[in-house]
Amino acid sequence: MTVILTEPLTAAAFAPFGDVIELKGTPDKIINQGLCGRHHDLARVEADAEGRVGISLFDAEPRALPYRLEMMERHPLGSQAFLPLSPTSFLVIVAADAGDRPGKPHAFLTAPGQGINLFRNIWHGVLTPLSPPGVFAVVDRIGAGDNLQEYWFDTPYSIEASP
Ligand SMILES: NC(=O)N[C@@H](O)C(=O)O
Ligand code: NI
Repeated sequence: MTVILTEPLTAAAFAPFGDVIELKGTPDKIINQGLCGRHHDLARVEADAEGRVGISLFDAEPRALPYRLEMMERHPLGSQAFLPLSPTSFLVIVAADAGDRPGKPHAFLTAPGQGINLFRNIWHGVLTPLSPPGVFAVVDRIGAGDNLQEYWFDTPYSIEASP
């Protein structure tokens, strides 16, 4: 198996694939009589005209490193955001398109509290928590039609922690 080493999630490194959702140093606006900071418009949420955007909860089983990556998927009709409901780190695997299949994957480790938004039609691994509880709010496209394309690798990758 080809080994992919994890790397820390940063907005710059993730920019081709999506948005990193996290508190900024300074809020965009102070609201609620000065008792709340609004960190505004952190992600580009997309859906086709026939769909709509909805919020779901995912309760996912934690995985462990080294992680066997057998499949990646993408959603041609909309974006998909994952917001952890607990301050845990999770694994975010993404890849550029290489002709209707994923190119070489990147494996990002989030910092506790970071969330992500995958742009529409970006190849990614499924939600992969690394510790319990694996409960996430998910903001993605709801509607009829086929919004899931999977690609199963002939030879899995092994996602491993950087030394
Ligand atoms: N299938 C589904 O709803 N979840 C995946 O899209 C995922 O990225 O986890
Ligand atoms: Ni997905």
